[in-house]
Amino acid sequence: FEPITVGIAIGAASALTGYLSYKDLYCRFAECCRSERPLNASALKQDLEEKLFGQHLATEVILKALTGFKNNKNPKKPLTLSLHGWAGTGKNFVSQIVAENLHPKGLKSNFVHLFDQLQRWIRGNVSACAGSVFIFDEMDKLHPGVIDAIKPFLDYYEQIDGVSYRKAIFIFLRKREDIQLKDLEAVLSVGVFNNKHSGLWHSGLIDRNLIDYFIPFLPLEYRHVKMCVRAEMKARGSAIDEDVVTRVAEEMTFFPKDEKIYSDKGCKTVQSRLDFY
Ligand SMILES: Nc1ncnc2c1ncn2[C@@H]1O[C@H](COP(=O)(O)OP(=O)(O)OP(=O)(O)O)[C@@H](O)[C@H]1O
Repeated sequence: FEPITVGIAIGAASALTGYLSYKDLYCRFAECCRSERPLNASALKQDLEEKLFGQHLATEVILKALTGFKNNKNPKKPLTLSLHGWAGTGKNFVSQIVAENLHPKGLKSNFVHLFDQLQRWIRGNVSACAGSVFIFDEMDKLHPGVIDAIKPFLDYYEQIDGVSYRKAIFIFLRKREDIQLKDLEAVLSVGVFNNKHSGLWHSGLIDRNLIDYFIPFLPLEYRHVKMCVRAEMKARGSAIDEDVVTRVAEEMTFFPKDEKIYSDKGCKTVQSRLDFY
């Protein structure tokens, strides 16, 4: 909508209704920043319960954290959530659900920002020169979101979207002591956030209570993978074929090697696998 069109529409509508404020009407046509808009907690609850599988802990903590935060008219600090857990277990997915419940346009909203510039910048540099060296100063002051954003580049991946990061060098500088391999390991693994030897603890982020909630994402089981396949079929408008559901789920790899309980990649490759059926 152009401002003039919106203006005319609002003028006409105001004349008709008489009692709606200019802002109320304007916001029906254009996206408004309405930080004070109350959160519809039951809608969020329903969304999480219906769409997010196998993550009862995350559902509970996220619901509590968000309702508490939005009910506080005068918060002393921003809300910081640290989501951690295996690949494909719903961390990005839940961020989207949260975003949509705060700003209806979700990731497309002007008020939701996906922090991916740093990733793009690293990708650009490594594409130009595989042996690029990146030096991160003052690691101790970095928000874990930044660590999270670069984490995939430090992992054992052959390629990410066609770019190999294996020849790049990442150097992390910290004020007090040199970062050790075990610190990095701690950042990359799960459930170590309350461990005083972890990198995040040493970075002062936990010590200074900058992270409000550490939200663990549990590995997904075979039955959760099946739920993801069904949800994806439904989203594509196809009928649920239990035969295909089982076949897709059985194509996934599970750990531990003998017991085969948890899916290695959560639900991550379900969508692409489903393309073959
Ligand atoms: N717990 C879940 N419940 C429902 N769907 C899920 C769940 N986990 C993953 N999915 C599905 O798999 C897709 C990929 O998951 P998502 O990107 O959220 O994983 P992630 O935890 O952010 O992984 P990574 O750490 O590798 O980025 C989601 O878009 C969603 O469709």
